[in-house]
Amino acid sequence: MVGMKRTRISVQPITTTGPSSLVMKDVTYCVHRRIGPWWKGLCCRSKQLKNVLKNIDLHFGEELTAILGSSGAGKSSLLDVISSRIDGKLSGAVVYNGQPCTESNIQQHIAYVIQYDRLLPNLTVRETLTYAAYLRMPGDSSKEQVEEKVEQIMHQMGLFSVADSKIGGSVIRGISGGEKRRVTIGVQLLNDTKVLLLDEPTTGLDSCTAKALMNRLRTIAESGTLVAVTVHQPGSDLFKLFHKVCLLSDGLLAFAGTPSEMLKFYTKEGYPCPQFSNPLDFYVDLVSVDRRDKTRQQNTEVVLNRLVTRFLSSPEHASLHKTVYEDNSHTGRWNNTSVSGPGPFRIMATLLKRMTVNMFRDRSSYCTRLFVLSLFIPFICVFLGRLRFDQKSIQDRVGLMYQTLIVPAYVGAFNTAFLFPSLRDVYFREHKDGLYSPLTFISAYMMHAVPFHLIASIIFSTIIYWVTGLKPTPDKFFVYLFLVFFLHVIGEIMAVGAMAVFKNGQMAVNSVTLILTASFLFGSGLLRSIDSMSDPLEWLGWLTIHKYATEILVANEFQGLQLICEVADVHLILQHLTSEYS
Ligand SMILES: Nc1ncnc2c1ncn2[C@@H]1O[C@H](COP(=O)(O)OP(=O)(O)OP(=O)(O)O)[C@@H](O)[C@H]1O
Repeated sequence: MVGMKRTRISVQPITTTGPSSLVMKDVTYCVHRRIGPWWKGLCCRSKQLKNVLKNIDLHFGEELTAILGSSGAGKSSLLDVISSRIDGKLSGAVVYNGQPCTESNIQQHIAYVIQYDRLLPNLTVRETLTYAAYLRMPGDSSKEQVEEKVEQIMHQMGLFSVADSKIGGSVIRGISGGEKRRVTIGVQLLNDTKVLLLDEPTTGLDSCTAKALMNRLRTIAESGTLVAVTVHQPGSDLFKLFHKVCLLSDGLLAFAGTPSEMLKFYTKEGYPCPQFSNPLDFYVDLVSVDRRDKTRQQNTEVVLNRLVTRFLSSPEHASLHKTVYEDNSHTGRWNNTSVSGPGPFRIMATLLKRMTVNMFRDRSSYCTRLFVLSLFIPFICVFLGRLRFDQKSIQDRVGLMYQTLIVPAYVGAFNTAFLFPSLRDVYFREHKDGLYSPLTFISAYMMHAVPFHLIASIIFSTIIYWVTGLKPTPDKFFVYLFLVFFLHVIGEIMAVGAMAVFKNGQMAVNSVTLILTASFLFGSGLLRSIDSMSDPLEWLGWLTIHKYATEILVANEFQGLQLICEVADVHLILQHLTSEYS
């Protein structure tokens, strides 16, 4: 299960008898952590093994289960293990309806709502759900079926009043935080999930909105779905909403059962919840390890270990153990009917349409794509004016080539830094859900951007070429236009690649700027003669795009160019040569 590459092509439904259940049997999850300052590098930093989850037995039924614990207790890791999004070592088993969890049944039955809402800011709620439905529902779903499903989800999540409002983001004002959370959950419910995992769904919500959201989740659970939520700081009014609670601390299971069983258990152990205290908060605090100093850590660890041992010998644990290891109520088997996910054409068309609509909704986005390159036109034209045909105009022509080789590529990269991150965030979520591959995403992204590159390149090339007066033949103009377009696209592709490597957009743009500058310096030969460079730099030049782009540009303009050299110019050249070689 570790480090699996997941792309949904087709899934097999499971046939079961009785209500669904998911059990974790003796699950231990370890990760390696690098200790020490980052500058020591990967090889010199010591590796530390951390047991994130330790021998966890748990049972989830068709109910609302809260996974509670302080920060670092292992709550998110527990959901990661269930949904197979782990990068450490796992032992034990996760079993769904009597069958071990595999890639296909995880994707078919388990939906994971991550902590952050990664939605496209310019789409409406209805559009967000519709595009998600096309990516998630079976490939043969008709338009009517998709629309019906979207209506059903909006009804279920109470989103009708904002159906045609924009999602919004940091710049555009959109729907509220609670509504965004509901859209994110709605997206995950589109493929009739049987297991819904939510990581901190109430983070950032006020207590009233958090309670309303939990109420909805409880209703979903009661309609036959396993719902597990991690909660960091549960409000007291949530206590009655949870069917079950699991208390985690330091990777250990400190309690699992109903909320009233939890009160009873800890009261019996000598920790009754004080009057007017929130029991969930109180018990999360009780089992937390306080790491502020060594003494506090030791004292709190003693309390935790004692309570864990007591829980292991309690009737509550005996009942849990029985459910986990003796639950034979399911005879789930994979049947032979396979439900196909959407085909590659449908996925590509949906991604392309979604990106294009998202861009057209935001004037600054498409203006950036269309006109930023054009902003350089007046500078270049005013600076160079009309090119002459004398000796000195060679330098002007070289200057224009410099601008042509540098500007489109840089603008392509900067556009990406501005427009790509929100799309990338959505991609990260959907790729983890196994909806499509990186190649599909990048192809759709480039396909939606290329027409804009072409228009921007045509505007730039046409004005620059004919105003400055480069060689006035159509074939030469088209070569120039092609180069501008090519470099503009290359800048964007490089920035997309850098953003795949560096999560930080600034870092990505900096690295592309550096690479493009190096490519121009070593490859073009416009700022330093290639013959005067050392061999390694010259070889490096062969690897750059700018070497070939410059050669094409130089040949395009200078081949057969007639310049009129005045006598004074010839004198100057002779003078220069005489002083150089005397
Ligand atoms: N892949 C990983 N690499 C390194 N450490 C990890 C990894 N996954 C989890 N951990 C560590 O395991 C511990 C539990 O992490 P986890 O995210 O599950 O905690 P949490 O209870 O969800 O905390 P929070 O409420 O703050 O999100 C943390 O100390 C975390 O640093």
